[in-house]
Amino acid sequence: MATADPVVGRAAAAAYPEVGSGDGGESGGGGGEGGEGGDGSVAAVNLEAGSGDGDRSSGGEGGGSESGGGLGRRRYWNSRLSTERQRLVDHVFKNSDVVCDVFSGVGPIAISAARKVFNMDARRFISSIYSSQHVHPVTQVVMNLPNDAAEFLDVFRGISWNHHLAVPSCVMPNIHVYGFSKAEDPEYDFHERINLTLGENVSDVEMHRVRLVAPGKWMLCASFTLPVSVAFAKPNYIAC
Ligand SMILES: C[S@@+](CC[C@H](N)C(=O)[O-])C[C@H]1O[C@@H](n2cnc3c(N)ncnc32)[C@H](O)[C@@H]1O
Repeated sequence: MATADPVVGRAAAAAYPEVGSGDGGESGGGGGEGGEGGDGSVAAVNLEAGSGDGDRSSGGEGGGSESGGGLGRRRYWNSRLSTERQRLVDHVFKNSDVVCDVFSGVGPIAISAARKVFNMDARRFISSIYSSQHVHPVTQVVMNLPNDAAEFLDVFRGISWNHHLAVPSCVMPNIHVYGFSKAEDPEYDFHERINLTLGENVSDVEMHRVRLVAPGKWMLCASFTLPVSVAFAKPNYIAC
C-alpha cells in the first residue's frame, strides 16, 4: 500500500508505479479500518484527504458503493472488480509508466500503483496534466466509469494542440476505457462509441470482456493508443 503522500482523490489520480504495486488494496490494508458490508463484498480504508470540492456519487457499474460525505471518511468499493484492477496493475502497467486514473473513486487502482495522487474533476485533470507533460508524460490512462467514460474521450481531441512543435517526440498514452454493451456484438458496439466520440476510426483497439454484469450485458475494457491525429487535432472545446 502506498504510504508516502497518502493522498487520494475520488475524482482523478495520477500514479507513479515505480514505487511498487502494493497489495491490491481490496482488504482494507495500509489505511487501516478494513471492513465488510453485509454481503462481504466491500472493504473500506480511511484515507487522508487531498484537495477537491464537492462529493460525487458512485459510478454506474453495479454492486459497488461509496458511503459517507467527504474524503477521510469510510469509503467503499466494488471488490468484484479486483481481478480487473490486478490485471492492469500487474500485467499492463510497467514500472516506467505514469498512470492517469481519471475516474479513480477512492483510488483502488491508483493506490495499488501509486505514490502520488491528485483529486480533480476528470476533464480538468486530463487538461491540466497534459499542459504540464514536459516533465512526466502520461503513458497510461484508466477511465473506469462504464456508463459514461466513452463520452469523456472527446477531452483528448486536441489535447496536445499547444505542443504541435513536439509532434515527432511526443509519447501517446495507452487509454483503457470501460463501458457496458447489451449489443449482439458488444466489442463492435463499444468500438463504434469510441470512434464517434474521438471523431476518428481508431485502429488496433484491444477489447477485453471484464464480466457479464446482467444477462446479455457486458462490461468491456477497450485499450488503444491515443492516435496522434486525435491528440493534435484542432480542439473543439476550450480547456479550463
Ligand atoms: C465506477 S467508479 C470506479 C472507481 C475505481 N476506479 C475502481 O476501479 O473501483 C467511477 C468513479 O468515478 C467518479 N466520477 C464520476 N464522474 C466523475 C467526474 N466527472 N470526474 C471524476 N470522477 C468522476 C465516481 O464518483 C466514481 O467514484
